Amino acid sequence: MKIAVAGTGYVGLVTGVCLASKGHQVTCVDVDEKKVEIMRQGISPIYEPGLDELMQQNMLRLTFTVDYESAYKDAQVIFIGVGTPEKKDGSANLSYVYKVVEQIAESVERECVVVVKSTVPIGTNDKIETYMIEHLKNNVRVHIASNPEFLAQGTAVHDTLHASRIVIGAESDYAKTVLEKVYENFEAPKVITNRRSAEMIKYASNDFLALKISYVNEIANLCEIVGADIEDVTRGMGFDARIGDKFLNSGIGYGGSCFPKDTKALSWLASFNDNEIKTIKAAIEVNENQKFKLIKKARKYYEDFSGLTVAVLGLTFKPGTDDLREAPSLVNIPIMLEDGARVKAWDPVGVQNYKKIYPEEIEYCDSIQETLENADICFIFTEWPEVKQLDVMVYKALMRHPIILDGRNCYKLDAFANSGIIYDSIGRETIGW
Ligand SMILES: NC(=O)c1ccc[n+]([C@@H]2O[C@H](COP(=O)([O-])OP(=O)(O)OC[C@H]3O[C@@H](n4cnc5c(N)ncnc54)[C@H](O)[C@@H]3O)[C@@H](O)[C@H]2O)c1
Ligand SMILES: O=c1ccn([C@@H]2O[C@H](COP(=O)(O)OP(=O)(O)O[C@H]3O[C@H](CO)[C@@H](O)[C@H](O)[C@H]3O)[C@@H](O)[C@H]2O)c(=O)[nH]1
Repeated sequence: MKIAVAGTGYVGLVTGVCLASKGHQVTCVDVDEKKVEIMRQGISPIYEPGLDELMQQNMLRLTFTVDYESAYKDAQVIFIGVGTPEKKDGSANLSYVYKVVEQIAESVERECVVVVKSTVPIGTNDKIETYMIEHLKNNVRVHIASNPEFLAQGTAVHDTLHASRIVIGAESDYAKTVLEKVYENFEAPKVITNRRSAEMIKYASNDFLALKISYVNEIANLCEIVGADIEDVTRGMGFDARIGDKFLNSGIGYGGSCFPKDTKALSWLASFNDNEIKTIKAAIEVNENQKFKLIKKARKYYEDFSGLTVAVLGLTFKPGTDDLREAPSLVNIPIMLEDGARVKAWDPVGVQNYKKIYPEEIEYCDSIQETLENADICFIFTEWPEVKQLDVMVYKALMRHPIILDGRNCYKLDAFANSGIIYDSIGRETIGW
């Protein structure tokens, strides 16, 4: 089919490339000319494992452009995958989505389906339909459908090609039939429903996962107080199929481009409708506090960070991505810098983006070893495999004071027995103190 995709971020580009790999002819549209230029060379502007390779294999079916008019005018299907960031009041900013809708309304010349893949508040698809009817330049039928995306960064290509489910929210048979055709070569359970339910499935799923993490983090905090071990506790919980063994990792809270904003957006939507979604409000509050958990712990060892050399391992919000959105490092490093610490940091892919925020203030290191050298304390913010695989005696050998504050529980406690290292993690006994 002839498909256009608006937005070439994590969702848009991965969707476009995966659809091309299934035989569709795809035109990816972005407003960022530099990005478009890079993509035309078969290079992904974002770090996402496997994406470059899949792009290169399918370049004959992929076009990249800033010329939205030519991309939308005769497309059978137009996916909208632009950002819906958080506004100051917590609600979703739909201005990027509406800009695309406006561009589609002035461009389309044939009957087509406009598919909203961006995460949008319940009722948005209906509003887009009304806007479309009022603003279409040409006398053609445009169907609006919701098709929320569930990929996670770092595994986006795999999650798209092997989706847990494909949710299609549509009111017209035409839209349903076209979307079923788009996804006919994807093996995944299909949930066909109305648009409002599809929009809600996305928020309800993300917010449930955020709630699960905040719940585990609260249990972890209590484990520390009462002498239980969160790793054993979650292992014991996970055998119950009703609970499941995934998403039970305690840490310094969830970050990323989705959970923080999608919890706030649903909470905002509830209160806008004179309703209160108490569980999600609690998840948000717990997460806000959890982000500062390690910094608070550090005060046990040092009154403040002035004059100290602080080693930071991991800058991104999770491993497998160079994305910094809502990364815990972003709220913790400023505190260290304000105190007057010398901050040395390592991250395998996040440094380039970090330099845009802190070009001078941080010493970026090429290796974990270089980062740890002469450090007085080490913070682990991201569980990169390189960190998890490290022999813990390297901390002892290189640091001036081997104190590790691990926000992602990267190591087993046994590894620190009689090591002379202070190891303070989340929801577990502190070793060496
Ligand atoms: N990132 C994820 O893991 C993920 C997963 C599922 C759903 N989502 C949702 O998908 C949406 C997109 O998220 P993202 O992380 O891919 O965003 P992103 O910020 O990575 O990318 C958005 C892209 O849209 C482009 N853009 C802006 N206006 C445009 C226009 N008028 N025409 C064409 N392109 C335009 C931007 O230049 C940018 O390249 C959001 O609603 C998000 O909540 C994201
Ligand atoms: O047990 C866990 C699992 C995750 N996290 C944290 O939660 C955040 C988000 O992680 P993850 O869900 O793996 O990454 P995202 O790429 O943000 O993906 C989420 O957000 C996307 C955007 O909506 C959805 O499509 C995905 O299904 C959903 O997993 C990260 O900070 C993780 O460190 C934990 O603290 N404990």
